[in-house]
Amino acid sequence: MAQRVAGSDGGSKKTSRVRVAVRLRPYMCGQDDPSEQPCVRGLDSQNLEIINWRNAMETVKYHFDVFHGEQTTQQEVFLTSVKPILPHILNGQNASVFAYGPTGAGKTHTMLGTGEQPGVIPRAVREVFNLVRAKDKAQDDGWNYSVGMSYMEIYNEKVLDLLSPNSPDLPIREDKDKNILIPGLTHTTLSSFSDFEKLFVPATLNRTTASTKLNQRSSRSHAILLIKVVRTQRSLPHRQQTGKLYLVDLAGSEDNRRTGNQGIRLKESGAINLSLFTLSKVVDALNSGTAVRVPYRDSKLTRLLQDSLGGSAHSVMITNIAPEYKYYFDTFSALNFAAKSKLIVNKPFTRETVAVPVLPVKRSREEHEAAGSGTEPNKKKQKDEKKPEQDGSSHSTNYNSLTELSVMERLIALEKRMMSCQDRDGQSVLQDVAESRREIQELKEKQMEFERKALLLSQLAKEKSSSTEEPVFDNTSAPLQRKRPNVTKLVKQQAVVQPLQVSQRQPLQQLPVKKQSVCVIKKEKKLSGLVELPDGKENPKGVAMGFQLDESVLDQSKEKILHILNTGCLKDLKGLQQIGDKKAKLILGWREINGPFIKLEDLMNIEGMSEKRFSSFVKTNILSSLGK
Ligand SMILES: Nc1ncnc2c1ncn2[C@@H]1O[C@H](COP(=O)(O)OP(=O)(O)OP(=O)(O)O)[C@@H](O)[C@H]1O
Repeated sequence: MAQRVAGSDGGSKKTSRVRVAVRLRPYMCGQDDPSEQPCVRGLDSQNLEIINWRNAMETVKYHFDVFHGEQTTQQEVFLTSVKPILPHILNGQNASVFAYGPTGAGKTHTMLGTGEQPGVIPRAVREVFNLVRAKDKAQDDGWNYSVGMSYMEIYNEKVLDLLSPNSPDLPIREDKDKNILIPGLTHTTLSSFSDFEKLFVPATLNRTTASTKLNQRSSRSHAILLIKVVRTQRSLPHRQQTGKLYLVDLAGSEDNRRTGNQGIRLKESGAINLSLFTLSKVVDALNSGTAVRVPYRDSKLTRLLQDSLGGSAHSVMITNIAPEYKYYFDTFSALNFAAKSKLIVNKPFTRETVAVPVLPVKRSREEHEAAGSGTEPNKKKQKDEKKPEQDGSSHSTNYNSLTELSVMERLIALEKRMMSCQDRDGQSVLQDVAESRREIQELKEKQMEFERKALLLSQLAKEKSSSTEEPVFDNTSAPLQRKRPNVTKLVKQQAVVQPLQVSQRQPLQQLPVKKQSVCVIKKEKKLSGLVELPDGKENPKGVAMGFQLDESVLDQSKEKILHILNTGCLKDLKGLQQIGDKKAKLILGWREINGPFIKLEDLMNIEGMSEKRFSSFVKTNILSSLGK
């Protein structure tokens, strides 16, 4: 039976760094405005830069093992990034090549290619046969070689055999030598490249694909081709060595705001993003060289690749990116992932000011400053430059109308517009933002009108109330806008009263307004929804009269929290109750990998956010938002 033996490196446990290549695909015909400049460009064979979204006057530079520009051919990608690792599998070592990147950025093109432009997979398999033939011809080699293949996909965290389409979810096991095995997976011996083609082409059609907004034939699974080379010594003691090559076409990292995914697509997307997140953690751990535990077991993908990622394996990650602006945020996060996945020579986020000839979206000075990324001299320069804009053009009118909004609002609006208007130019982006701003303004006006009415009603109620009853606090000056200290004081004064319950004597109880705020209920009961006692029990003291929050108020508060979770920067997140620096960073990381939180409960996916903590988080933040 084949057994893994120490290689020339002594089978050491030392981790090998994953080589990271980045491939930029060309502009796709018919996409976007052909006059649009790319948001990313190569500088040389290892360096590239992308416009900094926080400050379009700057770029962020990255350094990788290899950068393949738009003109790079399939053959060049293969020769530079893949061919050098193939001889290792004839020596009983493992290797893996995987294509990573956003949906539609060219992973399948890189790995599979087309009839005219074959990709990494057919080229690598052909090369393996060439290497074996060369060894067979060599007189002094002393080994016999055999080549075999398996082909599978990981779909929704299930391992499915693409050579035997009706097979069930297959288990992943590990033998005593730490080799990863998949019992039940079809393994077929190949005697030539044409044998491979006959099996591979129809099996590829079994792969799960579907149309998303970004790619008509989007891969919904990770496709994994395993090529095994077993070599057996001709003479005694007939040693046998097995080298494995995994060629992986990963499903696209997805931002569901942009793919338009819903229902089953959304579920698939969750599984895809989870496994890619785990892959990023594994690659990080391997490259750091210091991680105590590499989290292979956290997803099927990494578990399967365990013996071919790290250890003595040779791994190459080809990160595919797209040049169009509509892919900007996906590209940015794919590059950050890729940069994390290797030792960075330059600082990954070093910002350098360069002249960017075409700036698709101009930003105001306030934005530059608020983003905190501009250098002082830049800030001053931008301040000076801004003046003419204020005087006139339609661009600047729209643009300056943004300045009343908070920085976050503006960034969110811009980001949303950049993402949603795939085929539109900068001017319409600005018009959209101005429209959003108008909408917000209208809402604010409605809110103010409502508050005026509430004030009036509150005054009437006060006049009516008996002279013996003193209100708990004066509600007349600023109804519904009480400052937080008042709320804190109130809660402190009434230690037995549960959060969100206030005294029945509060004048607000007489407001006949249901939707806006709180309404009195003349029943003792637990607050609805998430607002329950910290230990999950009913009110122990039996407070005579409680307040129950109107559902809509709760929903609004939750929406508000969700909005911050999905769009807030580090500072905004830290502004939430019970979110410190570490949690805020975890949230940002989660969001980057998985896209937005669909519901508040998704927060429990963050490390350290237990159910109890989550419940407490929601309660305090609802309280806090009501206090505001
Ligand atoms: N280097 C390239 N040269 C020419 N066309 C390319 C290149 N890269 C990608 N394309 C084309 O771009 C489109 C999307 O590419 P592809 O399907 O490979 O993306 P993907 O990253 O695999 O997407 P998904 O994750 O959704 O499966 C395809 O039509 C493909 O032919």
